Amino acid sequence: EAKRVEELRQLLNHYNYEYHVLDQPTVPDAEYDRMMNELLTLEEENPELKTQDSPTQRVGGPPLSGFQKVEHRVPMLSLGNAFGEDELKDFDRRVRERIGENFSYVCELKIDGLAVSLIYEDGVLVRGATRGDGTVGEDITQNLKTIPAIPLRLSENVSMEVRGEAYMPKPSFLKLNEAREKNEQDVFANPRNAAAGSLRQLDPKIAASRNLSVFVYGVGTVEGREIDSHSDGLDFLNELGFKTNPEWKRCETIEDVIKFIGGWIEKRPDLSYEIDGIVVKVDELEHQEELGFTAKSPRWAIAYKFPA
Ligand SMILES: COc1nc2nc(N)nc(N)c2nc1C
Repeated sequence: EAKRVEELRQLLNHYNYEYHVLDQPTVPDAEYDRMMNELLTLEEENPELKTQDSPTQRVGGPPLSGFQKVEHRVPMLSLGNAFGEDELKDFDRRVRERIGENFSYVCELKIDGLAVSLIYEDGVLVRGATRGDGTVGEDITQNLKTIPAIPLRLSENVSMEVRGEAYMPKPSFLKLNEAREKNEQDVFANPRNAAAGSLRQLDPKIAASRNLSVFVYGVGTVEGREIDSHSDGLDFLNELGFKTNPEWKRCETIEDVIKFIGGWIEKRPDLSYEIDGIVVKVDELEHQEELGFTAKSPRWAIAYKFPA
């Protein structure tokens, strides 16, 4: 059985990746469910074969009585905001004053969700936490494991921290509120609140029922791996099997950044998830290091916020 269990685990993790990360399933749901049931049965009969990264462990344990507080090894800072072109140009001038002209920006959609931190050891997800106040967050590992887009095991046995935004797709939000209205429950004001409310549930079965997803954007230091730009980091995250947001773009000038932002103000309603702005970052990590941080934000990044 051990061989069959390992084979099923690898297949199910791969099919889950195709469906929830690539959005390109290659097997019908019925086939996936049949294999999952086979693995569940084998694990029930041979408990010693059950492992932390088994797909059967996504909707894990019993409801918690509360969330443990956890300290972030590296603080999860916030981004400075810009509400108009002038502030973007000020940001650009400040950057160029410090590091000159020879750098690139990378622009990303700013997902309107909940910032999360994921810690992997030897390729296995060992802890998931909320941002909290940036220094201390809450351990919501059980709930984050229910999000299919979050890999339980990576394609390489790396140890690192990954950061991203957990969110509820617009269609899931509309369906959830319809159901809540039918049950005469309060509806959620927006997908962000719905995602936050879902991840704050003590019973992981409720979180599992909320169709949440995630886009990861940040990777901490990884020993043995040379990452010299933010865009390199995004490619690395993709290689490992994470779901990153594909709409990022490298821009050589702040004028290109402003054009990119203008385009997304138009296209924003067409997205299947909410965004509340565009994040602009200096791409090269050596320049990020030269620019450093203020007390609460990186000097090398800014969030252009859309009007609410
Ligand atoms: C470098 O720090 C950050 N980077 C980010 N990147 C994206 N795409 N979205 C965010 N919300 C975000 N937030 C922070 C604090």
